[in-house]
Formats: sequence, structure tokens, C-alpha cells
Amino acid sequence: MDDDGLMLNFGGPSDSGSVQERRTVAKGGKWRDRLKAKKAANTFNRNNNPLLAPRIPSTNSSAMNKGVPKQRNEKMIQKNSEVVAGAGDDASKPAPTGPKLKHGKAQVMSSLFTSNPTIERNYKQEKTHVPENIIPSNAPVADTTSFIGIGLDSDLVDHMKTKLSIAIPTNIQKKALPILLGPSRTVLDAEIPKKDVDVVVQAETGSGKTLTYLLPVVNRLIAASTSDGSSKIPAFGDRAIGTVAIILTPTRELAQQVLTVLTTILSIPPSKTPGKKRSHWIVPGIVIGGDKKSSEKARLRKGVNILVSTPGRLLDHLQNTKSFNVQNLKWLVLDEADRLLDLGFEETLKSIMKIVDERTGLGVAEKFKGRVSNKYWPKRRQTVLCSATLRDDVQKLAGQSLIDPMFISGHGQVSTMATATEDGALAAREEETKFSTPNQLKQTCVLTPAKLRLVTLLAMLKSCYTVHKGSRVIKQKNKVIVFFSCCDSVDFHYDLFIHAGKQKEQHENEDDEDLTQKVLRQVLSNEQHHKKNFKRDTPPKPAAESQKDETVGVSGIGKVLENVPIFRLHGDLAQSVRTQTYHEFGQAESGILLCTDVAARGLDLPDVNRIIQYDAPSDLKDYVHRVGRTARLGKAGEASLFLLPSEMDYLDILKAQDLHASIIPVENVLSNLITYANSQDFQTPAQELQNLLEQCVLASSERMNLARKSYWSSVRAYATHSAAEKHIFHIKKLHLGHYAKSFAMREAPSDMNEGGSKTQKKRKQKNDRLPGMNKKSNRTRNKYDQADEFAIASSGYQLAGPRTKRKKN
Ligand SMILES: Nc1ncnc2c1ncn2[C@@H]1O[C@H](COP(=O)(O)OP(=O)(O)OP(=O)(O)O)[C@@H](O)[C@H]1O
Repeated sequence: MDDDGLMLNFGGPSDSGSVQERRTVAKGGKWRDRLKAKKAANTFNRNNNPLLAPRIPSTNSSAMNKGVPKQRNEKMIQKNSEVVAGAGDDASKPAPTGPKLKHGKAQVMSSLFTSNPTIERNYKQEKTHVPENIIPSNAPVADTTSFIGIGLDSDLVDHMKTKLSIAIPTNIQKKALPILLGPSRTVLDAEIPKKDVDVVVQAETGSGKTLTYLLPVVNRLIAASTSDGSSKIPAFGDRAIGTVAIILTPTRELAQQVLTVLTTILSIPPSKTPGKKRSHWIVPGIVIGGDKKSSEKARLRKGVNILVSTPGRLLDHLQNTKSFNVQNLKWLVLDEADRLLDLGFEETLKSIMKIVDERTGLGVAEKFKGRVSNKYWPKRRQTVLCSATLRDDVQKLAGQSLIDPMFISGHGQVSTMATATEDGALAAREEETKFSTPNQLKQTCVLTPAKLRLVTLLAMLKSCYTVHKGSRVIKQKNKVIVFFSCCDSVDFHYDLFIHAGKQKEQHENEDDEDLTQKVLRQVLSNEQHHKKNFKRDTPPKPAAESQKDETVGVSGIGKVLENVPIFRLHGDLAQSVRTQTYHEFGQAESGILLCTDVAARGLDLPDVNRIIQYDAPSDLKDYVHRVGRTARLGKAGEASLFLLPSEMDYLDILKAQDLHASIIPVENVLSNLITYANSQDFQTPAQELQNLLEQCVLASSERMNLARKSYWSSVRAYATHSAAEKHIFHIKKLHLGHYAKSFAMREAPSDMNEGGSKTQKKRKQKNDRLPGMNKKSNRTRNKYDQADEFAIASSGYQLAGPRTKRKKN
């Protein structure tokens, strides 16, 4: 932290009560004089502002309670705030030359509570939004409507009750099912058209959209394969008809989840109604990337009647698997349609549509003519689009691939898309298509200075699993999902949370030798022995750890997080690991899932009570989907967003969409780290925790590399915010040194790809400079703009960051 050592803070809290510092750079003179001046300033700030400097622990503080003598404790804090490798406790001695890092700079352990930015807006005076209506908006509707009343098959309804405990439809199911049943509907309603139409479904997260589009398809196929003796329509039952329905999802996990629901509702037992006979011919199936293509081909050849797929693999089979028969396709469902229409999927989707249109255009195959032309089968292919965040981009597609679509929204009127674009209706539609989150969801925001981010995250996570009641610590079970902006960051935090704290145990019983000196020495020896690359699929095992690796299967447990199982999920993991993680976290009673946006959409992970967005989403839609992993189907839930003080205006963007997050002061979150009754001091445990994390990173060169990779990938991801949000999330506003602290590093890392001649390095640095730093940045920025979750995944493409304060400026 090069600047912290020289920046001096003067001034106390401002009149408004917000934290305010005047900074003066102490230049010239001897280092001892500068140090003295800094200490004087720190003492002043410490007395005036709780966030600016560590307090000397009071007699009941954590350190004192542990029996650490006051004098030693003061020294520790002092040491934490100063140049550890350079200056010892005795200021009269010349600074010893401590171990150096590769790039030749002494290690600086700066305090967490100095030089933090001020929060300019007085948020305490801003009104907190209290939702007027806290009746859950995505729960089943408590009225007389039943699935039978809507017109579903009685055997199917019984089966759903027994297998899924589902008896009453949700709001969106009540509205959309009758329309999607079309002419096959047995219950008549004059207001609902009896012809088959394309449909756009927009409803809140966790409101049962999956069953909304699956039930009509299954119900119609079941009806088509049933004969009760009285009907003139012969029962259909031939798997060889090929694929009649395709459900497309943006992620593999979501595809697997949809297949599970589909298989469950298709496992309907034989009817108990006398005379009612049904052919069991409907075969569900899945084709997703990461699986063996040859076995998928074999299944498609035999006939998969309802197919769930991700776009890339579907296109691959459409182009290359001759036996894949879609000539009789009757339903095409795009789940998370807005994501499927995003950059990256758009081209694939166009190609899919083109091929499907060509093949279905040939008409029903000769063999099935007359057999699939009754009311149970749509006359032409029906397309259904679904999402919680469908807006104008979907209307673009509506113009091309949907014919006179109906727009069904969870909280609005059913209307045609044409009406929506007519005069006057547009304004109403805009209001209707504001992103809405479940009423019962509690949304909060923590304004955290960059240096405090990591400890604040841990404090928040700890609070989910332990409650302090007086001197008693009560453990509780919870399921929490933490969203990061990139895969490297997920990997780094996963590894850190599992291994941090084990170093401490190892060294505690040893001689008085300074721990930091030992750890630093370890780094130097590690660097000679560990040249191997870090592999993503297996958790890192730094040699500095003497303990056995506590990673079991796809989860691990760590001391810093109360031994709660920690999981990770991102697009760079092997498919087998992704699948296992999804299942194990889903079934776990308690756990923390660290993930990227790959888990943001559609995943129905049971009983998740808390969402933490550690990195702000790069798209507002992702905000809605991320927070939607909790508060599902009428249950309670809380979602917390981490923002830097400089990013506070993002709350206004959220407000404009009726997304209201109330602010929690960072001190309140950090106070969860206080473990001793009656103590007010959160700074000492926070500082101790940060030191512990930093030591863990320093202890292994592999982990240090991972921290650097993760740091640069996160910086790169930060640069991908859309133009509309650039004024808030601009890389120039990011204090890189402080940001490094949130990766448990003591200073901003240099470029990882260092090497080559001096001129080559200079040229590379110039080309790779951060966005907005020079004229060449445009070229670099184009690369960022194309990056999606999967592209941000790896840090193969690294940036050179400014390394000194002068360069930074
Ligand atoms: N009518 C119902 N009664 C009870 N539970 C239901 C009902 N309909 C769906 N569910 C259950 O609600 C949960 C959420 O459903 P689903 O995943 O389809 O929500 P969604 O609207 O698609 O959410 P997202 O937008 O996040 O994808 C599932 O566990 C599902 O089994």
C-alpha cells in the first residue's frame, strides 16, 4: 500500500456526521519524522472518527480478553499500520532490510481503517423504502382456482399433488395455462381465445414459470395418448414421431433442472379411472455442452420427444446429426428468453430458428398425417418466451419469429404485443415491464470502502451462521449464495476461505519468531519449489499448509467461516464438478455457494435465505435474477449488495426500476466480528482477520498468483459495465491499492505476464494499459465489451496495472 504510508489524515467527522478527512502528503525530511507526523495524525483521527483508525483495545476488547497484555497489543496494532519489513518496533534503529517480493518492494501492512474515502451523500437522511404490501407476490394464489378448474387432466393433477406437493396454481399459472392449453381446453371461457397463439410470459422469479410452460405441453400430449372409449379421436403413442417440443435454456444447470421437473411430471402412473387407457410413449431427453456427443446422437436417433437443450449443442445436432428429427416440432420454448437473445447467443439462436423453420415447413411427415391434426396438437409451431426480465429486446424477436403473440405478465393484464406498441398503451407497458422482485424480498446495500470489503464479506457471512446472545454463541443453519464478477475471483475466495486460519494454528506453538517474517521467508522458498500451474478443477493445495486438505468432493470447510461447507460454481469448471455442486448445494441443509452469474438465472436451489452480491452485476437484469435465488414461491429472503462509496449512485438506477435497497452502515456489519460481550471494538478483530487472510496469501506463491489473477480478472470485469453505468463503475475511480487489499494483498500486484526484454515489457505495458488510461484503450475496451460471464472466466488475458503511485496518478 504505497500511499498509506505517506498520506496523512487531518480532521474529524464533518458536521453532517459523515466521515471526512483532509489529506496532506508528508514529503521530505527523515523517515522517522514522517512516521512521527503520521502517528500524530492517526491519533487525532482515531479520536475523532470510528472508521479512520484502529482504536487501542479497551480492557474488555477481544485481544485483552484473550489475555494479550495491553502493551503488546498496542505494538501489534502499531506494527500493522507501519512498514513491517522496513521498520521494527524500535524507531531509533535503522530499518532492517526485510524479505522482498519479486518486484523488489518491501511488504507494507497498512491499517484497514485509515485513508478510506468519504461517503459524500448523507444517506441517513434519505428515506428508507418500506414496502407497502408484504403479501408474498409469487406464492400460490389463495382463491378458488384449481388446476382442475383450469382444465388440466385429473390424473396429472393428482400426480403433481403426490409427487411435488403442488395443488394450487400461482398467479402466472392461473393466467397463462388456459391460453397455452388452447383448443384442447376442456373448461370454456369466452374471454380466452380458443386458438393456438405464440406467448410471451413475464413473471417474477420463483413464481413457477417452469411448470407454466411444461404443463400445457405434457397435458396435451397425455390427452393425445389417452382413450376413454367414448372419444372418436384415436389415442396416439409413437415415439418415432421425433422431437415435438424443444425447451432452450442459457445454462446447463438450468437445462438439467428443467429435465428433472419434466421427468417427474411425466412419471404419471396408469389411470385409476375405469376405461381410461394411456400409451406411455413420451420420452424426455437432454443435450447440453460438456456431455458426450456420441451418446446424445444415439438417443436422438431412437427418438427424444421433449428435448431440453442449451443453444450451442442444439445447433450442433441440428447441423450434424442426420437422425435428429424436428419435422413434427410443435412447441419451441425459450426459457430466460432475454438472456438467449443477448450477445453471444443471438447468432446461434437465429441459425436454430432458420433450420427449424425450414424443416417444419416441410409439413407433417406422411406417416403421421391425420394422426396429429386434432385439437391436442397445435396446427403450427407454437413459440413461448419466458423470463422475469423481458423487455424491448424481446419485441425485436417478436417481430421476426412470433406471430401475433400474447403478452402475459404476472402483475399486469393479458394483452397482445400489437396492443402494447399502440399509442398510449406503450407507457402502460413500460410501467408493466419494470423489473419487479418478490414483495417479501428484503433488499439491503452495504457501502464498503474497498479496503474493508473482504472483512465485511466475512463478517456478513459469519452473521448468517452464528448469533451472539450475551456470552452465548448460537449456531444456526443457513444457505447463502455469494455472487462474484469472474471465475478467478470465485476460485480465489473459495481457496482462501477454506485455508485461512490454518497457518495461524501451525505457528502458534512455535518460538517467538515474528510470524510475518517466517511467512515471507516461506514465500521465497515456495516460489522456488512451486512452478506448476494452478489447476482449476482441483482446489489448490499450497505446500505451506501442513494440515490435511479439508476439501471433500466439491465442497470444503474453513475455520474463518465457522466450518460451514463452502461450494463454488462457475463456467470454467468441469461439467461433472458443476453438476455435482449443483446437486450437493441444493440438497445441503447449510452452506455457502460462491459463484458467477452462471448461477443467477433460473436455478431453483431450495431454502436459500440470503444472497450477497459482492461484485455489483454488470447488467440490471442480472440484479433481478441474482436476488431471485431467494424469496421464492412466497418464502422470505434477504439480498445484500456491496457497493463502494463511489458507487452509491447505483442505488438511484435501482430506484428508477422500483428496486429499493436500504443502506446498512458498514460498522453494523463489522460489529458481527466482535466475539466478546459488551465490547464495542470491531476494528481490532477486523484488522486481525485481515492480517490472517494476508498471511494466508503470503504463505503460498500459488495462492499469491491466484490472488493476482483474481484481482486482474475482477478489474477487467469491472470494465465491462455498460456505458449507462460507466459514470458510476469507472476503472479510474477504483483505488487499485485499496482494491488489492480486498484480495488479501498488501499492494496492487504488477502484471502477471512479466518477462521478455525491457523494450518488450514497456511496449506491452503501453498496449495493455487499463481502459480510459490512454488513447490505445479503445482497442482494449472492445475486448472487454465482448466479454460475457464465460469470457471473463479466465485470466489468460491479463492487464498491466500501474505499479507505483506516480504511475497511478
Ligand atoms: N403452483 C405451485 N405450488 C407450489 N409450488 C410450485 C408451484 N409452481 C411451481 N412451484 C415450485 O416453485 C419453485 C419455483 O418455480 P420455478 O423454478 O419454475 O420458478 P421461475 O418462475 O421459473 O423462477 P426463475 O425466474 O428464477 O426461473 C419450484 O420449486 C417449483 O416446483
